[in-house]
Amino acid sequence: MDSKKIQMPREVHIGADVIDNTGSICKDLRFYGEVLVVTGPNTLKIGADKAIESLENEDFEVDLSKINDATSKTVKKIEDKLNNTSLIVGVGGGKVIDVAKMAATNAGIYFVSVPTAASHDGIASPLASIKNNKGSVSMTAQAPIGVIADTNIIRNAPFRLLSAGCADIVSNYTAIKDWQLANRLQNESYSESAAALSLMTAKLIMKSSKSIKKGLEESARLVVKSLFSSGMAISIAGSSRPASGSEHKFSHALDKIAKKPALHGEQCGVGTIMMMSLHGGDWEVIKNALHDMNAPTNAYELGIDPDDIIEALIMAHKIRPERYTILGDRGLSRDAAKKLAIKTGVI
Ligand SMILES: NC(=O)C1=CN([C@@H]2O[C@H](COP(=O)(O)OP(=O)(O)OC[C@H]3O[C@@H](n4cnc5c(N)ncnc54)[C@H](O)[C@@H]3O)[C@@H](O)[C@H]2O)C=CC1
Ligand SMILES: O=C(CO)COP(=O)(O)O
Ligand SMILES: [Zn+2]
Repeated sequence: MDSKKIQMPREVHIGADVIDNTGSICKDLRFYGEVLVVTGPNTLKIGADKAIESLENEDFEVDLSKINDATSKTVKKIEDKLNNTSLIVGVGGGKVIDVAKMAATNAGIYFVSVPTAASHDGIASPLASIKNNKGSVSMTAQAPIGVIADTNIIRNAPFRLLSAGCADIVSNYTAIKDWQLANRLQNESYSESAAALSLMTAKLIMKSSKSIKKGLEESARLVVKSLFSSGMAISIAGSSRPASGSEHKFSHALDKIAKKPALHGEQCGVGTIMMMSLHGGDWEVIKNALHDMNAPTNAYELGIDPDDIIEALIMAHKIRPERYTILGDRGLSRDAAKKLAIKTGVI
């Protein structure tokens, strides 16, 4: 059996106001000297300012970069800023975390993940979804050496972000079904442990769908821990297989087609409803749980044109074609796509 590398963060700090300990946490991780903080325009005041103050209080020399997208060009811009930098700290949503993660990986230095929203399961994963001319599926990167998840910041983020994170975890159901199908039909290697962790995480969120509420510390904590576990399943599998199947292909296709895509997790949630139906599973359970979490369940709630839903369903199998899913090699015909979207109430 060939050897396998499973990369996990060394420290994970979850709690109210932990962002104020960013400096001491980085010091305890044996870092010193120059640190680059990467954030977005919205998250500078929400979290990066506090992280910078904490780092400076521990005598770190801090530089700051604000980014607006997660393209390979932006990653390169961050890399070009690094000289004696020993550490990158990413403070923001999924795009910020991915750019900081990828830039640190390319530069061969460490990265600390400081999510300001529980909106995706890339918080602790060893992957980064960087947009290039081929699209924006995840690429291998380095898992963060540390994660600092401030539940005060996360619980006060727009609830839409928290429910998007829940939907991204619910998508594990069809991701695992696709993985099992690929294992049966193509003998693709399959990790029982990664799949069990991924499914356990999704079941936990489904079970709590009615109790996850805006502003609640315990809701923020539950979703952060679930996103972390989903990222660990990705680490154990060595790919996003446990968390990304046909429903993610649909979401990535929507990112290419829609004039104004919805949040990643929201699109994946709606994709899960339809792909669960294709798998012959109980798609209504998925739909009702997403509804309970205030996550979108149809095109209207996504703010996406119904025609774009159909086009994305028809295109989906072409996204990462080497990853076999229920969509098969030929994907859905236009009629089948329409029938599926109408049957599940997505259009
Ligand atoms: N690397 C990985 O394993 C994974 C990566 N992803 C990637 O993550 C991205 C999706 O992440 P999202 O966070 O949904 O999108 P995003 O990074 O675009 O953030 C969404 C919006 O929320 C704002 N925001 C963040 N925290 C906030 C707060 N506390 N208060 C107010 N606004 C706040 C951001 O400024 C942004 O405007 C996609 O690019 C997706 O491909 C998703 C899953 C896994
Ligand atoms: O979004 C992800 C897991 O939730 C990563 O998936 P991709 O590998 O399809 O980008
Ligand atoms: Zn995802």
